[in-house]
Amino acid sequence: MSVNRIDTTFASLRERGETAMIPFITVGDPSKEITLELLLELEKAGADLIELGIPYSDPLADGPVIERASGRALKHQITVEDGMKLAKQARLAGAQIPYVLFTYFNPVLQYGLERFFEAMAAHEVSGVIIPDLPIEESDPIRVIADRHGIHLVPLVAPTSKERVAKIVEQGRGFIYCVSTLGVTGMRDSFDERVDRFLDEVRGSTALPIAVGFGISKPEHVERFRPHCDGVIVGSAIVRKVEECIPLLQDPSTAQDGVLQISQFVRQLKS
Ligand SMILES: O=P(O)(O)OC[C@@H](O)[C@@H](O)c1c[nH]c2ccccc12
Repeated sequence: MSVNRIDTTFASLRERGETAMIPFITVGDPSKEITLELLLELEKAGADLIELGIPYSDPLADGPVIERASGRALKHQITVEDGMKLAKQARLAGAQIPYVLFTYFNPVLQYGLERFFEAMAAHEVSGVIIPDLPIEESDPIRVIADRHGIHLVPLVAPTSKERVAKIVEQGRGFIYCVSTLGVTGMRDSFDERVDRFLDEVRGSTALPIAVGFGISKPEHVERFRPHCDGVIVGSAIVRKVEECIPLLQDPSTAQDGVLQISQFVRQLKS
């Protein structure tokens, strides 16, 4: 089986002493065409890995910004398969960075477990994050994912406590550390308890760790850099997309909109 792009990406970042910039975008927000453009432009702007969020009508932890994006995307009835197809299209257009699909468990189950991971491999999507899949129930899914060379990336939160060791031990690709409790979205500040949590997780695994939830500015990235191998930025980017919708919806200005969003990612990366 070929090597997974997530592993090679983090390995070369580590060699260069860089922190991974991981944008999250909602597939189909505001259209599939724009998602494809964003995949290509965010990579040029310095994204090291992209999380492709599949819109879902009944999400657990999504804050208002991501919820509105899901609402816009669901008008196009976006499915897990659409996410994979866009990833493949970007790949055929020259994209090199890994993609991680972000989806709740039900759409995966509906699609069929074996069929899902087979399709993920065929579309060259490197990993999946399933926030409502508890570690205690994840073994059978991980067995299938492993067989297809797909990483099932786990989430850990400051409340995971004694479960952290078990979660980390079963981790693949990287560990997604949730910075603070509550829903996704922009936060102004973080207290140093987050750092202790990150250092603990980092000390317990050889896998890279990435931190997400509330990161929205270059200062935040700078702040977390010593404590992690990657930062995930969702709501702040999705909000930029939202602000740019008037531009994105007019074919004569769509490219300007895409560039504004990628410019924001460039600032976060540098
Ligand atoms: O939006 P934020 O605060 O930048 O956080 C990333 C987050 O949006 C993304 O990873 C995500 C979207 N929906 C989720 C549900 C659970 C955990 C994580 C997520």
